[in-house]
Amino acid sequence: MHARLSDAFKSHPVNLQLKHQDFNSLHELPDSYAWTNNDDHYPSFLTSFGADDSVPVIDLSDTNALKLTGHACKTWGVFQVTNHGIPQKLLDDIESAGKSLFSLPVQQKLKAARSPDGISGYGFARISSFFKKLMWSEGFTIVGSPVDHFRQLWPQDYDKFCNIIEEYEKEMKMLAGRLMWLMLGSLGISMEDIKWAGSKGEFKGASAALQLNSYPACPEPDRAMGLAAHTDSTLLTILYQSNTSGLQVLREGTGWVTVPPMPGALVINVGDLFHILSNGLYPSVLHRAVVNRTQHRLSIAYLFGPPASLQISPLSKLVGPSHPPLYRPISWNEYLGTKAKHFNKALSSVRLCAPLNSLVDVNDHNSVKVG
Ligand SMILES: C=C1C[C@]23C[C@@]1(O)CC[C@H]2[C@@]12CCC[C@@](C)(C(=O)O1)[C@H]2[C@@H]3C(=O)O
Ligand SMILES: O=C(O)CCC(=O)C(=O)O
Ligand SMILES: [Fe+2]
Repeated sequence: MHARLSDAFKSHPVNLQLKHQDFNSLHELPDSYAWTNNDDHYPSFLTSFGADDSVPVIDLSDTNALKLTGHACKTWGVFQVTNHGIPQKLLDDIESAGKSLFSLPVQQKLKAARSPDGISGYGFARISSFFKKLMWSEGFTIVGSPVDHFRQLWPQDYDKFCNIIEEYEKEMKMLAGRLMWLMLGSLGISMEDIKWAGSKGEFKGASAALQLNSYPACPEPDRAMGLAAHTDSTLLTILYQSNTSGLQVLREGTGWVTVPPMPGALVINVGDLFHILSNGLYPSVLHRAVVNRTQHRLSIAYLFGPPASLQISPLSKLVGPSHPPLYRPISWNEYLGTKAKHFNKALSSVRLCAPLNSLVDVNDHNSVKVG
C-alpha cells in the first residue's frame, strides 16, 4: 500500500478552533495567549543567559565537513550551514512570498484553512491541541501542489507564488540529499546501505513538507510562546530564519540556547526519524520559537523525510550484540499519526527497550537534566 504523506492525519483529525485572531489588533496579551511555567512542558527558567556554548556552524565547502557534521549531530543534534549553494535571491523570494501570505486579511487566509484531517493549508501549528494556551503564531503547510490554496489566496497572481515554492522545494530537496549523505557518511553508512536512496543516491522518492511560520510582534513577549518546544518528526529539517532571532534549542546541562541568525545561513536539525535510523546515536533536538516586542518574524522550515509508507528502522550496520535495535520499524505516515496522538511521548512509544543507562537518554525529554 502506498499511502501519501497528505493522508497521515486522516485517522487523527484535530479540531483546532480556526477563528484566528488578527494579531495586529491586539495591544495587550489576552489571557488565552499568556503562558505560565505550568503551561509549558519545558519551562523558560531553563533559559541560559550568555552561555559560552554555541550551536556549531559548518562551512559545507570545508574539506572537514563530514567530520564536523558527525560531531555536531552527535553533540547537539543541530547546526548551521554556510556555503550551502541556495541562491540568496531564492531565500529573499520565499521570504517575501511568506510575508505577502501572512499579511492578507484573516478572512482571506481562512479560505485556505487546513482541514481537521488534512496536512496542507493555513492554521495553528498542529501541536497546539496539546496545550491549554494559544501560541503567538500562524502557519501555512504545503505538501504537494499549493495551487488550489494559492488560487484562493491570490486569485490574480497565484502562479508567481507557485513558481517560487516549486523552485524552493527543488533546491531544498537537493540540499537535503547532500546533508543526508554527510550525516549518514559520518556514521560510516554508504549508498549501498540505503536502498531507497536510488541508484544515484538522490533520494528520489523522499517526501517533504514546507512549513511557513509567522510570529507577529508581541506586546508581552516574555509571557507569550511563538511555537512550543517540540522535536520534528523528520529525518532532517532545513530552517531559514532570515535575520530575526527567535529559535532556541534545549541543551542538556545548559538550558535554552538561542540559535543566532547569520546572514544567508540555514539551520539544520536532526529529526525523530534520523534518531531512529541512527539507533539513538544522533539526538533529535528539542526546539521552540520565542517572540519579540518590535519585530515580526518569519521562518521557513523544509521538513524532509523518507517515502511516506517506507518502514524506517535502525540501520543494520549500527545494530549488533552490544547495540540492540532501540526502535521498532515505523513509516513516516504512521509516525506522524503517533505524534498526533502522543506528541512528546511519540518516540518513547516506538522504543523497544529501555536505555542501558536510563538516566542519560538524550531523547527522553521527560527527564531533561539541567546543570
Ligand atoms: C510533516 C509534518 C511535520 C509537522 C507536521 C507536518 O504534517 C507538517 C508541519 C510540521 C510541523 C511544523 C511545526 C512544528 C510541528 C511539530 C507541527 O505541529 O507541524 C511539525 C510537525 C512534526 O515535525 O511533527
Ligand atoms: O520558527 C522557528 O524558528 C522554528 C520553526 C520550527 O521549529 C518548525 O517549523 O518546525
Ligand atoms: Fe520544528
